[in-house]
Amino acid sequence: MTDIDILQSKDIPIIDFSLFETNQSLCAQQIKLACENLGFFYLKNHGFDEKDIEETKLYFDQPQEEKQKLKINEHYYGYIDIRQEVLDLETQKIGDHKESFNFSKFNDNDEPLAQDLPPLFHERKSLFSSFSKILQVLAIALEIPQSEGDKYWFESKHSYDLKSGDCLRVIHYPPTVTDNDQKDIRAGSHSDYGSLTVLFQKDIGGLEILPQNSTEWVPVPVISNHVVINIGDCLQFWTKGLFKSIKHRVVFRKDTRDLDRYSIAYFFHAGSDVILNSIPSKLIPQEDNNTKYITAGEHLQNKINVTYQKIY
Ligand SMILES: O=C(O)CCC(=O)C(=O)O
Ligand SMILES: [Fe+2]
Repeated sequence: MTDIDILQSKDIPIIDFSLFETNQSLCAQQIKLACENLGFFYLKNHGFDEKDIEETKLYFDQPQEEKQKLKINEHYYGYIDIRQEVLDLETQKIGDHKESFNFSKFNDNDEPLAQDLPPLFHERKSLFSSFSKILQVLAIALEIPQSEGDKYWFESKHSYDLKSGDCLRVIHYPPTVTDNDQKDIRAGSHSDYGSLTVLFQKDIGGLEILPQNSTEWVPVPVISNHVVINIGDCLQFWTKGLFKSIKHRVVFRKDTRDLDRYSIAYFFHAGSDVILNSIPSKLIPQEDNNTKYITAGEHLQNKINVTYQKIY
């Protein structure tokens, strides 16, 4: 079965990212199809370094007082405690059974950070500059005209000189503490509100997705050396719904509910001012029947307000 066959099946597609070097247009074609169908796919041969997951265990093992020293700030960077975040406000009675730490954007040139970092992460350098390839491949897939930035269109919206909500999040899901795991959840059902998410999972599964027009949750098993990519709401807006931003959650699975789970997510979030004022002409939404179109920027801001109102 070729990769394209896989894309057409119900399974979550696996795309070989070494194609970016050898055949960019085929790579773009495969990624476009995956974004249109499910909005979730795996990348293999991605070149990202996954060793950081081990390091995050050391961070979460620290005493609570240590972690609380840098609790989440007004820019949403810092430590978020267990139960402090509620991803599914409609159905969750208690917050997510997870703790996490949000990093602001950083790079190899020691750019100033919008936050203080815990000592354990001081030596941390960006391993994520290669993410820009993913943004390039999306612009190629959408054929953004040369006059508007061509393959650099998305990347330029996330550049260092622009205000942006890009965020690296390390997450720890402790073992369950309740007998009835139906009521408790590691991460409630939600769609991501940024442009695109790169997710590293390791060893312990539990991530599930709800494909569009479906009522059945589909597991996203951990495949070693594969990262999971998913489209966020912003890209769904930018592409007028062509790319899908779908609901996902992390559940307590029977076989792993007594184990710790660690994951790392990199969320691309262009700043809302950038999103409001810049949609490539090819993607400008058509206003039909006087329906008011909510811009991606407005949507993003609303969703951030709702998610974080519990914290402040
Ligand atoms: O930890 C995971 O596998 C998923 C996390 C997630 O969906 C999120 O933080 O938005
Ligand atoms: Fe998510």
